[in-house]
Amino acid sequence: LPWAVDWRYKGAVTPVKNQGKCGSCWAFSTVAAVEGINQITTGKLVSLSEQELMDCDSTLDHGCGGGIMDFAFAFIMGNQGIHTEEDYPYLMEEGYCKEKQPDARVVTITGYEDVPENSEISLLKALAHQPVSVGIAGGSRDFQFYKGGVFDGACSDELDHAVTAVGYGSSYGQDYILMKNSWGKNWGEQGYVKIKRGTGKPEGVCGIYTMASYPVKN
Ligand SMILES: CC(C)C[C@@H](CO)NC(=O)[C@H](CC(C)C)NC(=O)[C@H](CC(C)C)NC(=O)OCc1ccccc1
Repeated sequence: LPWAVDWRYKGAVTPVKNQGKCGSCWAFSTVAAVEGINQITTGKLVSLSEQELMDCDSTLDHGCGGGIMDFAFAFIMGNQGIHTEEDYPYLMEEGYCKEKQPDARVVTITGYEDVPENSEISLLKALAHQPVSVGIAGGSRDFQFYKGGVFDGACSDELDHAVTAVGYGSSYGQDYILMKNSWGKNWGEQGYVKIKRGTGKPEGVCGIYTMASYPVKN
């Protein structure tokens, strides 16, 4: 396993986005992971559409009411791809599903995998290959008002938010996993949060080892 990983340096991460007053973190986490594997496999970094997931993946997922990244990965597979952000921009509220434009560009995936639960090494192994969608108990005040540094809790007591792991490393001797959030650039460290790893907690700080998964693109 590499000592440190940061997919931003590999050009696999788009600028930090902002979900606004809408519980669409699941869509931002799904899209960030697909943007990552797409850049890794094609060499092109393309910002993709959270709004298409909000509007069109409305059976299992619930727009601003929340969703699950695995359900969204499955939708993208069934939908034969996901549009670019440019072709299907974010509106911060659920809308009608726009029909597929004939000449529109779409990015496809061929599958998705769940990271084995409660296993830090499994998340790091997956992360060494690509950005990974991660569920997190991010509803606490400590997390909401995080300003920087390596976060070690206090967390909310259940998974209620979703972020995207884009790297891992050490800072002043503190080992961390680097998460891209979707609360704008002014939150945390330019929109990112470093979550402490190596704590010995099986579920990880804020449960980050509980519900992690990533898209597959063959
Ligand atoms: C207040 C929320 C709507 C805010 C948003 C983030 O903006 N949270 C979410 O979207 C979170 C993300 C999840 C990774 C924990 N998702 C949720 O809270 C979803 C929402 C329902 C409607 C699908 N529920 C949910 O995750 O329930 C637990 C569960 C896990 C695995 C399979 C089934 C059920």
